[in-house]
Amino acid sequence: MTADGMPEVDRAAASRAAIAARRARAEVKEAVRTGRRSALDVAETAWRDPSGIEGGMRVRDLLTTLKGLGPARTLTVLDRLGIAPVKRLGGLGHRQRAVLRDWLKRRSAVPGHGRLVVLAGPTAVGKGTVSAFIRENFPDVMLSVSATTRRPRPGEIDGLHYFFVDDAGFDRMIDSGEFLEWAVVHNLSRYGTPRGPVQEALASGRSVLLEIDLDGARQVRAAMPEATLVFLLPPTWEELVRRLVGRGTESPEEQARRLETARVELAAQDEFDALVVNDDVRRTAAEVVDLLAVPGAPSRA
Ligand SMILES: Nc1ncnc2c1ncn2[C@@H]1O[C@H](COP(=O)(O)OP(=O)(O)OP(=O)(O)O)[C@@H](O)[C@H]1O
Ligand SMILES: Nc1nc2c(ncn2[C@@H]2O[C@H](COP(=O)(O)O)[C@@H](O)[C@H]2O)c(=O)[nH]1
Repeated sequence: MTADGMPEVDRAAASRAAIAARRARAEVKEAVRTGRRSALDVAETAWRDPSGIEGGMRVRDLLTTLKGLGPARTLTVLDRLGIAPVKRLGGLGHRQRAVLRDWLKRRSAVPGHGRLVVLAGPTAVGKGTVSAFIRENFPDVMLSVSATTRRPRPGEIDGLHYFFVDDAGFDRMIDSGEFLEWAVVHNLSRYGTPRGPVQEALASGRSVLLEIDLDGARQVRAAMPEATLVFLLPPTWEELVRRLVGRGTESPEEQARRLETARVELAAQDEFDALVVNDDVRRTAAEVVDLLAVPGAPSRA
């Protein structure tokens, strides 16, 4: 027994574990300092597993590894963000995570690199309508074209609206790692974002818009934490139903299935960086384009 009543063996094990955790946290900081990992990636890892190594890091220690942020400036930034200096990443609340994520994203925006914005939201909220408006009015934005196993609707063009592929073709794309993300949507068809065009556009300075479902948005967050996730909301639930029924492209059974998914998606809106109510297509598109920081587009900030 030691003086504090702890068995000698337990105390030695606890001390070894503490030393190992300190060392692992120092390695994480070194990875951020040398650019092998981004601070945002460390924070997102901590929030996925708050009891892991990253979750145990103090926010202050993470920020001081960033270029140009000494201990004094770090305290000023934390004060501005409303985060106490003693806080650990894993112990941050939802609001604090959101402000820190936003701050890290803005800081890490690479000059000359485009921004990636993910547009998600329940069925018939108007994602396609808003995306089409952006395609027509903001040609600097690259709209990713997804692959899908769904059949084309009348008027849909292969390569413009979707790449329409059969199940075997979709399987091949999965196997060859072509997708940034993919998901089964509405329990029915598979949809996926081809990775190559997105990465090429971003590297060449173009901003990219993905219009995908909740599952896909979560995958993009994990793979590219610098992406901004936007959730489109209907003005009311009744208006959402009106838009779905009024569109008239689904059978009553399919409409019911989509509305079921819509309830699940609406419940996940807090996971997103920005919520935009689609009451007016032009205004909504302007708000999304604002987040894409397209050169030449009027900023409302
Ligand atoms: N701001 C708006 N005001 C009124 N109607 C709208 C608005 N935005 C879209 N709509 C209408 O709502 C219907 C659904 O829009 P859209 O097909 O773009 O939804 P979506 O979110 O892409 O749906 P899905 O996820 O099912 O593909 C369309 O008939 C469209 O014209
Ligand atoms: N995870 C992904 N979801 C996608 C992708 N492309 C589209 N979608 C979503 O599918 C539904 C249904 O679309 P519809 O054209 O059949 O009406 C819609 O909510 C889209 O957001 C994708 O590449 N990945």
